[in-house]
Amino acid sequence: MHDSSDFPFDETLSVLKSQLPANLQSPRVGIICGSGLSGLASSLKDSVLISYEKLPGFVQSTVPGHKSILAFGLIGDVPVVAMLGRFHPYEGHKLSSVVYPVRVMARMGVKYLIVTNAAGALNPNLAVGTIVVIQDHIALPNLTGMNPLLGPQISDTYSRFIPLSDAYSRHLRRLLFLSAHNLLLPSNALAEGVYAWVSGPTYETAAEGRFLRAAGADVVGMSTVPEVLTAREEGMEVMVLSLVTNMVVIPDGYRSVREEVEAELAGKLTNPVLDEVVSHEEVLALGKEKGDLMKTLVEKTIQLITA
Ligand SMILES: O=P(O)(O)O[C@@H]1C[C@H](O)[C@@H](CO)O1
Ligand code: HPA
Repeated sequence: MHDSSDFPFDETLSVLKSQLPANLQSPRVGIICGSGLSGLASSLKDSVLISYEKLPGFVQSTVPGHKSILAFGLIGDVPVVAMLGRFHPYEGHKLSSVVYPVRVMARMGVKYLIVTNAAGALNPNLAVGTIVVIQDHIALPNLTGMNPLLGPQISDTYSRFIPLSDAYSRHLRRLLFLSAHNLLLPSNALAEGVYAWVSGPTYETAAEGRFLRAAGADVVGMSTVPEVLTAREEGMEVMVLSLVTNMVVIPDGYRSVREEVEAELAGKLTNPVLDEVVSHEEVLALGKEKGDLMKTLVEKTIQLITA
């Protein structure tokens, strides 16, 4: 649970003010780059990069594929701020630290937050490489008491109870699909779905994958929901894009090891079991492959927001 010392807003904002030119001091759009997706901010115009080390209240990202840099710049004429590297609770960071950058963005004037992540597909109809536009989430950690909004409210202007039925902005999702149409993307490049948040750092067992699928989730990942809840408390409109980097292995049943051994002892041949395992390297490789597409979509959508 947080207390006010977790949020040194005045100090952070004063460092940012001292480093940024006037045209970048009030970004309208915030972007959070998921694993391997920091290239999203590679074509910002007039960019200014500030290392998290210099920012009071910011921790460091320790995960490969996440830098620890806040990037400011223009997309078209729109001033944006992008987190090149996010924080996850599994790194040992407090939830208040995980969401602190979102609170700073809000205090700089950000109205729209675009959150990206790498995720495993639970829905067998989703192919690796698909970008899933998130329409809802299932957050087992929230339901069991791991929620970044637990604790004293940090502003009198916030509602104590935040509805989440409208957490994922229909307006932004419409702009995203319009951008995809304008870019002539094939319809299977994008899908819509539900994100399941798990704490990680372990990937799911097959049984956990089946459980989350049965509960209605299409993809699963280890981030994003804390930032979304905070952005909603701060009054931002939010869109989330998940890049499917791997299929979560959820076979319907297990092949019995006992039967396999008994068959072998009886001299019968059995087919070898092919154990598929996911790795973070695979996740990062997909980010590299699809990062440009994600970047183009995000850029086009941002230009439509303020058109
Ligand atoms: O920060 P994101 O959600 O993009 O990173 C995903 C989830 C884990 O941090 C990591 C697992 O490979 O990638
Ligand atoms: N599970 C959880 N998080 C992930 C996965 C996954 O399969 N892939 C990328 N992030």
